[in-house]
Amino acid sequence: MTKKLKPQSIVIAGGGSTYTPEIILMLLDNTDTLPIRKLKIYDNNEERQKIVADAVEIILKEKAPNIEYLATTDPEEAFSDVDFVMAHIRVGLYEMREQDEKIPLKYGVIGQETCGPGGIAYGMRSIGGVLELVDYMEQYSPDAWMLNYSNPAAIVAEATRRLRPNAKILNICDMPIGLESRMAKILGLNSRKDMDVRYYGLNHFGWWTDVRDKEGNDLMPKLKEYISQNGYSLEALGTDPKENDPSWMYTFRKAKDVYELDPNTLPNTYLKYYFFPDEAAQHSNPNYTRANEVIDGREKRVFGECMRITDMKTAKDTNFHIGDHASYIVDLTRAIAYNTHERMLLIVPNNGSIVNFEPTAMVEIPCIVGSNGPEPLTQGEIPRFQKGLMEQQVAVEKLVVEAWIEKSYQKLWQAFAASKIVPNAAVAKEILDDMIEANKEYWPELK
Ligand SMILES: NC(=O)c1ccc[n+]([C@@H]2O[C@H](COP(=O)([O-])OP(=O)(O)OC[C@H]3O[C@@H](n4cnc5c(N)ncnc54)[C@H](O)[C@@H]3O)[C@@H](O)[C@H]2O)c1
Ligand SMILES: O=P(O)(O)OC[C@H]1O[C@H](O[C@H]2[C@H](O)[C@@H](O)[C@@H](O)O[C@@H]2CO)[C@H](O)[C@@H](O)[C@@H]1O
Ligand SMILES: [Mn+2]
Repeated sequence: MTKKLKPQSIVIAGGGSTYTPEIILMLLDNTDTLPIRKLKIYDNNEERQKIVADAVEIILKEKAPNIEYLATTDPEEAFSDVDFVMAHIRVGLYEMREQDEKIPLKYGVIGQETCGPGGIAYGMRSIGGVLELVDYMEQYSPDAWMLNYSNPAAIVAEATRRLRPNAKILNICDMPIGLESRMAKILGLNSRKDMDVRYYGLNHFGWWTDVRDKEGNDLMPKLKEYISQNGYSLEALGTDPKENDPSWMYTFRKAKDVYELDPNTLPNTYLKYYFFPDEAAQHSNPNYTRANEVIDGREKRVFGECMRITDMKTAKDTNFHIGDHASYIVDLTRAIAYNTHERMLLIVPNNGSIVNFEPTAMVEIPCIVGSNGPEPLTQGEIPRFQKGLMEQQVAVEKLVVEAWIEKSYQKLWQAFAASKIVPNAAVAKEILDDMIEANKEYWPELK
């Protein structure tokens, strides 16, 4: 007889996120393997969350009336009696993302959400916000787990390792699984879950070293042949989803050039910002960056659909897109709740998994996940090329966290100057000074 699964209570922190509806729909599609007793959404911006909350209420009434539902801005209500906190907050909203992207561009430097100066600025805002969520969870539901998508994941992960070392938090990213889905399509497989991978790196800064099917057959040669011609673009197969914005299509294609640097591995797309920073900056419009594209695209689409559901008082014909981003966090929840021992990529302390790399670095590697958390899988020694790049980048991430803790201008300047994306220390200082001004409301005051 199959064992009855214990129903879970889940709070989504950052309830007003554009990703909340798809995660909820994915949860509702999976209640046979992940039953839910309570679902809450929490945000510190009541007005923004309400747009999503009203639609979610209708979705739940129609699809799962037995699940208790609450949308709140009160931390005690939100974090009490929960088994999982799914976090995806954006401290400073798109308004500040715009600054992260536009300030560096004034100096001819790429402005990006998680890479280079933009990522550092966002990190300095996110650390406090995520720590606050961890503290609420530990105060009101000390046995719960936090599964955290909030970016920049590398800096947030380092901050939680340093400042909340015993917290039950797992930091995750959808980029490798998004790319693995593309690999599956290139290979003609039904799903990324038909593959086993080896991968190592930092978040948004990693490489696949092995991709196999479930029989153990090596799939790397076919992938390499395709990626050397097309990057991760699926245009050649005619299967690239229409909803992809042009900037993402460019990024997927650009992986072809990143791949050429090390044809032994398959690269993460965001390495393009480190290897081709000038091209990326030249390709940007300083008056209309990715933040503007998201405001005019994803945010309009998701919030428009929420408002339509609320107006129509039904979600029966909803067209929300649900995909890898939602499936990954749901799989991770299930793995912890029911000890499934699924193999998943997570951002965890290295502790020797990459043998010749800093043990305290937060690295992204495959782990076996069960109810006592992740068991990282050893990736062995890495080559000099990747090791050198990762050492420089991990220094940046650690310096940002040290700067936040010590309120140190000097260390933050070092972080900007050490970033491979920033051309020199003088430009680093100019960008930093502008960033301090723009982030007054969010950063600690630096000495
Ligand atoms: N790790 C990944 O691979 C991955 C993938 C996609 C998105 N993300 C991240 O997910 C987050 C959400 O993205 P989005 O584009 O939907 O953003 P969004 O701005 O639409 O939503 C973020 C929500 O967080 C709320 N918020 C901000 N600070 C908060 C705080 N201190 N407490 C509670 N709520 C707070 C905001 O009010 C907003 O409603 C971002 O951090 C984004 O970078 C990560
Ligand atoms: O510019 P945004 O807000 O659309 O995306 C930034 C996020 O990009 C990554 O997610 C990608 C994913 O890698 C890609 O395969 C495709 O599915 O789109 C996603 C974004 O919509 C990344 O992992 C996140 O950390 C970024 O926040
Ligand atoms: Mn990511």
